[in-house]
Amino acid sequence: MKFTKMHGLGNDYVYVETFSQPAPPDPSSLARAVSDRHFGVGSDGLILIMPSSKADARMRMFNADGSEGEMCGNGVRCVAKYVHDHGLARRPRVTIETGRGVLTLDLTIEAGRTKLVRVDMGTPILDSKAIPTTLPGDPPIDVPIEIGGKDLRLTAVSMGNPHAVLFVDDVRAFPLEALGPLIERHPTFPKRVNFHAVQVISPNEVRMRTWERGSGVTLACGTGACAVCVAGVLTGRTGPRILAHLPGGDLELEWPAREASVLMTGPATEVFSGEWCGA
Ligand SMILES: N[C@H](CCC[C@H](N)C(=O)O)C(=O)O
Repeated sequence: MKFTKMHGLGNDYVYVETFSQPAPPDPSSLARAVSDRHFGVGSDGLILIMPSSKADARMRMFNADGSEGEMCGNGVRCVAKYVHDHGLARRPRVTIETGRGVLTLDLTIEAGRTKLVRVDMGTPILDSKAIPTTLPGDPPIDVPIEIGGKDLRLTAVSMGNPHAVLFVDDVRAFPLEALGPLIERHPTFPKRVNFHAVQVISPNEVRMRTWERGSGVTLACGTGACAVCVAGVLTGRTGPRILAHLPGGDLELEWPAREASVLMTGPATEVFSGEWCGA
């Protein structure tokens, strides 16, 4: 099975294209095997690039623990880059089918290679039942909750996958490794949750760190940065356009109006390709 290693801001996945080879029979256990940084390739998960009847390609993403996520913002930029750069659709605008529907992506191409991708991520889902969470409010905004002995105020948003956002004074000092797993698996989030601690630098700039559902600490989370943009507007902490600093680099986000799509712009990088021998 041939694979390609790609990342968006260090959020890295093993990408397997199933246009020219059969789809893996058990992607969930394959995700666990390839993700292992000592016994596998090493990644935050596995992403399949598959034929689609409605778009240039279809994306399926699996976390490092084998669970399937509905959406992946850094992943969908890399899928668009792959689809273009590997000749599956040689156009500067491509469409990808995801768990959040068919998304449109605009590519900035230099010397035949995709460098930057702007994604229409669709409208955020603000209905608590659909997020899903039992926190009150549609959406829940700054809702007080005690987790791990800490009083937190969580804002919840779905970008197709669930996110909880906590605004803090000092994001570097936040105990992400200790609280992340407790928040991810708190019963108020029946499908678990991706969690982000965020420090507002100014109304158009934030610094954030992520604990991902199914993968733990990652260097960046695209859907998470979109959720942070939405949470910043909903809580009045930031304006409709922000620059988000993530551990792996920067993303630009825009949420122009409540009924509008979130727009995300960031890089996509191919690192190497190889062959998995099924170990
Ligand atoms: N890193 C991804 C999100 C993966 C989300 C996944 N951990 C989930 O279970 O929802 C991103 O760039 O959007």
